[in-house]
This record gives sequence, C-alpha cells and structure tokens, in this order.
Amino acid sequence: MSDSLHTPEAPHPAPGHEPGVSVRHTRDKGEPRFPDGPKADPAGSHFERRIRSFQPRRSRVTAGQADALQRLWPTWGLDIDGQRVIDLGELFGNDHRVVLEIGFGMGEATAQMAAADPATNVLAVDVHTPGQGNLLNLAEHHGLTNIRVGNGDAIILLREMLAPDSLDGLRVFFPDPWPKKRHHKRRLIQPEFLSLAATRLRPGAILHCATDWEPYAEQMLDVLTAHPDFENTQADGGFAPRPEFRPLTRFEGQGLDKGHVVNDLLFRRVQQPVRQHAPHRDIPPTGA
Ligand SMILES: C[S@@+](CC[C@H](N)C(=O)[O-])C[C@H]1O[C@@H](n2cnc3c(N)ncnc32)[C@H](O)[C@@H]1O
Repeated sequence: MSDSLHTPEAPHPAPGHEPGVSVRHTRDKGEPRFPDGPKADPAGSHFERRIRSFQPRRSRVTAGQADALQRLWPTWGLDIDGQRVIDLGELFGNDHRVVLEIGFGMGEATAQMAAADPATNVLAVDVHTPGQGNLLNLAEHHGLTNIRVGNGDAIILLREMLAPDSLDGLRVFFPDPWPKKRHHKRRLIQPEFLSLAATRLRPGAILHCATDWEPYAEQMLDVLTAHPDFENTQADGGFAPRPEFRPLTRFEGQGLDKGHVVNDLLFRRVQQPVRQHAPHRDIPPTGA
C-alpha cells in the first residue's frame, strides 16, 4: 500500500472524545480502563519472575484510539492470557499462512505490509495500548481483515498459546535496543528466545529482524549465526539488503534522522527432525 495509509480518527467519536484529545477519565478502583478492550496485563505476568524485553508504561490514548479499542477489540483483538493454545484458522477465519510480528509500535508498517499481501495473515503483538488502538483504526479504515492485534508479552504468546510449527514467519522490526550494558539481558533476540521461536516456526519460515542499533545488529547476527535452528539466507553470511516489501517504520525513521545505520537480517528456520521441544520450559524464570 502507498503512503496514503494514514491513521484515521474514529468516524463518530463519543461525546467528549474529540480527535487527538487524550482521554482522562477517573475510574473506580478495579474498574478496567477499556471495559470491552484489551486487559491490563492479561496473563498476570507482572507476578512472573522473568526479565522482560519491554518497559511497562502507562501511555496516553487519544479519543480515536480509545474508540477503536472499545469498538473493535472484541472482533480483532486477542488478549495474551497464556490460558489456551489458539486455533489460528479460527482466529483469522481462513487457513492462510500466518506471520507473527512482535513489537509493532504504532502499527503503520504492519498495516502497509498486511495491505500489500492480503493472502498472509498478520498476528501483530505489542503491549503498547495507543499503538493497539492505532493499528485497529488502520485495519478498519483500510479494510485489512488479515490483521489481528495481540495485547501482551509475545514470550507468553509463543510459549503458551501457539502450537508447534504454526507460524510461517516472524518479524521483529526495531526491537528496543537496550543500549546500556546492564540492560543487554533485556534484549529480545537472545539464544533462548530463538530456541522458543524456532519451535513455533515451520521449517523454511523466515525470521526477519531489523535494527538501527549497530551493536545490537552485530549481536543478532552472532546469535542467529550460531543457532542450530536457523540459517542465514545471505550467501555471504552477513546482513541482508533491506527488502523492498519492508516499509520504513516509525522507529526506523527516528533512527535515520539521528544518522543511524539500519541492518536487516533474514534467517530461515531449518529442519530439525530429531529434536523434541519442551514448550513450557524453553524460557525458564530468571530473577528479574
Ligand atoms: C522500539 S519499538 C519499535 C516499534 C516498531 N516496530 C517500529 O519500528 O516503529 C519496540 C516495540 O516492541 C514492543 N515490545 C518489546 N518487547 C515486547 C514483547 N515481549 N512483547 C510484545 N511487545 C514487545 C514495545 O512495546 C515497543 O512498542
């Protein structure tokens, strides 16, 4: 899809919910922020002792985003509660190939890729509430029925809710770089994550990462190259040229403005015929 893919505001905002205005509403204790929308911490993972790749933040939600979260979540949203294995055919209403995107941010690139490839279903996951509302609005406005929006930690989705070999691809575009050394353990692309992701990817599926943080790009290349479940699609064993089908993301644009160099990595899930996986023990709890 072209640059015309922009974020619309809700067509009929509720009274007091003017476009672009942040929602400030006092709630009673225990009252959900969006009664029909995404739940706060759906898996209760707050209580799980594990290092997270994201920083929980309470972000302002515009009126248009709030409207989308309330109206569209029951149809297109998925709370990652870790309680069941999802039937992806049922979730999307067809048996098309499914690609998981972890950390879609505001979702503009997600929507563009979904629009350009309607035969691929995109399960897009993030913890960022405004972004969830934004992507729902984009999906509705552009009639993108091949998108579902996941709310919660992608690790729990992979570990508890996706069946082995159920994904045809995985996209991780501009994951939080966690530049400080003491925070490197929070980076998503680590050997344990790759072992878990590999179990959910069909052999031949592509893991596509991109980052504008060069030390992280080097780390990604090292751990992916060393991992037995993945092989580099690049004959020279290096970074891939940016594929034309990957649109510029919001975070990428900010990096480019600062003069950062962007690297793409395209690795293929290889066949591992003899290995058995223990899905619930792939990522052990670590003292956070
Ligand atoms: C730096 S932003 C990049 C967003 C977008 N891909 C872009 O390029 O503009 C990284 C995003 O990943 C999300 N994220 C990080 N770890 C996650 C996890 N384990 N599960 C779901 N989302 C995660 C963050 O909330 C954040 O929105």
